[in-house]
Parts: sequence; C-alpha cells; structure tokens
Amino acid sequence: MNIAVVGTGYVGLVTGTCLADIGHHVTCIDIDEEKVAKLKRSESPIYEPGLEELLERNINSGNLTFTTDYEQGFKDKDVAYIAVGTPENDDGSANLTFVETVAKQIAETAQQDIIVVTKSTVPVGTNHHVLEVLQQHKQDHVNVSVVSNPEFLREGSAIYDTFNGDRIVIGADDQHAADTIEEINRPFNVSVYKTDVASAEMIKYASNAFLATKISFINEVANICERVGANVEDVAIGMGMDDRIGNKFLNAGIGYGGSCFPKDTKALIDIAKRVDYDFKILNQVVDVNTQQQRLLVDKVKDHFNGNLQGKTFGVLGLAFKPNTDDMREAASIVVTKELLDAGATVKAFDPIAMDNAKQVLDDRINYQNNKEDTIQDVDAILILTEWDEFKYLFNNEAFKEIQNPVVFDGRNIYNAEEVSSMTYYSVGR
Ligand SMILES: NC(=O)C1=CN([C@@H]2O[C@H](COP(=O)(O)OP(=O)(O)OC[C@H]3O[C@@H](n4cnc5c(N)ncnc54)[C@H](O)[C@@H]3O)[C@@H](O)[C@H]2O)C=CC1
Ligand SMILES: O=C(O)[C@H]1O[C@H](OP(=O)(O)OP(=O)(O)OC[C@H]2O[C@@H](n3ccc(=O)[nH]c3=O)[C@H](O)[C@@H]2O)[C@H](O)[C@@H](O)[C@@H]1O
Repeated sequence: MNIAVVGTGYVGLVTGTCLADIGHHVTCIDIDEEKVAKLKRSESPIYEPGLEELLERNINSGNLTFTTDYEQGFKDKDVAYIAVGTPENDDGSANLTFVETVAKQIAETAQQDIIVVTKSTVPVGTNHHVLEVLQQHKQDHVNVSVVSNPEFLREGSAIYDTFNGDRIVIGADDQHAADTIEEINRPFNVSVYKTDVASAEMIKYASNAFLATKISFINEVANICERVGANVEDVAIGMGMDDRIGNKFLNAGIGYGGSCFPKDTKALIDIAKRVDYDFKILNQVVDVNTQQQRLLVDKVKDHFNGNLQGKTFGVLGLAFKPNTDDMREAASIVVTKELLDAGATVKAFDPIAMDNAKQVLDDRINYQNNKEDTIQDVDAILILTEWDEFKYLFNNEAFKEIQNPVVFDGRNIYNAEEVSSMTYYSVGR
C-alpha cells in the first residue's frame, strides 16, 4: 500500500518507519525542514531505542522517504495518516489547529481517492469535523473517507509497542475504509478492535485517563503508607497479584509527566464539561499529580528545616521517564524550579535529555557531563528519573567518597539494604 504519514514526531516517525518495515511504501511529511533533512540522512531527530537502525534499513530499501513537499508526499497515496500534535490549550481543551490544517492540506493536494487516518489523539467529534474539512476542500473527482486509529505506544519502547501492542483500534463508519486499515496492519499480528468513530476516539482518552488514575491512586496510597508505617511497594505487589487489579502501573513516585497523560486527562475533563458532565475522579487525579510532583521538594525542605539558601543539590534524571529525551511535563521542571526559587544551587545531569532539558529548564541550572560530577560537593542527591545507570550509584567510587550521603529518591529505585549507609528518603516506604 502507498501511504503518507503527516508529522514526524514520536508517533508519526515510529508509525511511518514501522509501516515501511512491514512492506508498505511510506512517505513521511513534516513542515520542519531541519527534521526532514536529518531524516533523509537516516538520523533520528528523537531518541527512541532501535529507531535509527530501522530508519536506515527502510530508507535503504526504498520503502521510506521524507519530504516537506505536500504534493510530492501525497502523490499516488491510498492512505494518509495524520500524526501531528494536539497540545493543550490554556483552558485544558485539545488544540486541534494542526489537525485541521493538515486535513485541509490533504484535501487540497490529493488527486486520487484517499483514506485519511487520524492517529493524533483527538476529542470525540474531531474525525467527523476532519471529514467535513476534507469534503469542503477536496477536488470534485476525489473520494475521501476518515478512520480513527488512535495510538497506544509508549515513548522509550515505541517500536516494541508497535510490533507487540495489546490492540489496534479502528473506528470507522465506512466498512471498506476500516477493512483497508485492518489489512495494512495485518503483518503486525496485533488484535484489532473495530468500532464506531466516537467510541474509538473515546477509547484513547479513557485508556490514558485510567492509567493516570492508577498512578495517582497508588501515589495517594503511598502517601498514606508513609504515615501508617506500611511499604507501598509491598502493598502494590500484594494488590497486583489480584488479576482484576493487575500489577502494572502501580509504581509510586513523583507523579506522571510526558506529552500525553497531563494533557489528555485535562482534555477528557474538558470533553465531559462540554456535555455538562463533571468528571469528578479525573479532576482529583490531576490535582493529586500536581501535588505529587512537589512531594520531593517538601521532603527536602523538611530535611533542611525549611532553609535551602546556600545549599547545593545534585539532580539525576531530567526526562519525564527513562529511555526518552522527551522533557514535556517532566517532574524535573517543577522540582528544579522550586529548589532554585528557594535559593539553592542545582547541578543536573540526564544521560539523553540534556539538549532538550536546556531548552525547557531554568537557565540557573548548572549542567554536568556525568553522574559522578553531579553528585560531587552537594548537600543532597535527588533522583528524578529511573535511568538504569542511576540504579547502582551506591557502588560508584564517586558516591563511596561522599561523607554521610543524603539521597531523595523520587522513583523508589533502591531497596532497604542498598541504602543502609545513607540518609535516604523515597516515596511511600
Ligand atoms: N508521544 C507519544 O508517545 C504519543 C502521542 N500520541 C498523540 O499523537 C499525536 C502526535 O504526538 P507526538 O508525535 O508526540 O507529537 P510531536 O510534537 O512530537 O510531533 C508532531 C510533528 O508534527 C509536525 N507538524 C506540525 N504541523 C504540521 C503540518 N501542517 N504538516 C506536517 N507536519 C506538521 C511537527 O513539525 C512535528 O514534527 C498527539 O495527538 C499525541 O497526543 C499518541 C500516543 C503516544
Ligand atoms: O498517549 C500517549 O502518549 C501514551 O501515553 C503513555 O505513554 P508515555 O507517556 O510514553 O509513558 P508511560 O510509560 O505511560 O509513563 C507516563 C508517566 O507515568 C509515570 N508512571 C508510569 C507508571 C507507573 O507505575 N508510575 C508512574 O509514575 C512515568 O514515570 C511517566 O512520567 C501511555 O502508556 C501510552 O499507552 C500512550 O500511548
């Protein structure tokens, strides 16, 4: 099948590359010339394990091309995927400007019948609106149809998730279009669930909101565990042994970040509000997460009797989670700003996200080249992202030299034996 993918971000690039890898002819289109130039050289503009290798293989085989030119991108394409961003508006609603622009561009460019697939996360009703835009701007001889095909991949394991997903959701009113998208995805060998468009759109938001709820729930349990002398890790294991609860997504810590849970929870609250429904639980999930991102700073302040003036902290991990360079809504944004505003000096290091961190974080941060330099001459170490290389810090020579180390672990990466030689704070234990 000849496929165009619009948007080469975390979703579009992975989708396009994986579709090429299962044998389709894919052209990825982006307005960002710098990104496209890099991609043409088989260089990934994002950090995603395994992606560069897959890019190179499919560019070399001729299955995968990149362009900024819409006409070239849509030439002879049967299907166009929309994978542009749907960021948060000031009122929490999803910003659909990019999706609308792309729909119009597809309509104005396509010279042949085309199925438009929305991969971007969009509120209920958006696919119908996309169809209206397409019909309004398309050439008379062109037939268009729209399919909702929300994406469930996680950053850091995006390629694995594409080939091993739990399900592919296809929402369409047009049976032929739904069958075509199912056929395109068949080589992935992932279960397909077909439904109407509105339900597909809702499945995406409800799934992310449920996962965010699980995290805020275990974080509140963790906060109670601290007060009653229980250990949230044991509690989560015990809970997770019940199949109805499941053992995943019960890691307590300093809250969820990233490009999706924060914005999608707020967008679903907004979707509900528009139909006069107050999504009470989800409002609390968001509030708990805001509180949780500050938790470590409260612990630091308590330890230093409320005075951080003149203190120096070594922050390990800046990305919103390990194995990604994505800084969107990372807890590190909140934590480092609070420390700096309280008069502290902040040294910081992330194995992969340093370049992005410098664009997002406060200029006052003193960036380091490695973990060893970051933990030297500090009053305390803060662990904000559970990168593997921080998991054995206590075995590190630089760490062993520290007199009376104080560690605030926002991701619960150490167990009791490992921390016996330090003053150690974690979440819910
Ligand atoms: N990041 C993730 O892990 C996941 C994201 N999603 C959803 O997928 C969508 C995309 O997310 P990301 O890939 O993270 O976004 P991103 O921000 O990383 O990438 C979006 C890309 O679209 C390009 N773009 C914008 N306007 C364009 C236009 N008119 N024509 C061509 N290209 C254009 C931008 O230059 C950028 O490269 C969002 O709706 C998001 O909620 C869904 C599942 C996972
Ligand atoms: O719509 C999206 O963009 C994607 O959002 C999440 O994926 P992602 O944001 O890449 O990362 P997750 O692994 O879900 O982690 C999100 C945040 O939750 C936190 N988290 C996760 C799990 C957990 O038990 N505890 C916890 O605090 C992580 O540290 C991270 O900050 C979902 O897992 C994907 O299914 C979805 O496609």
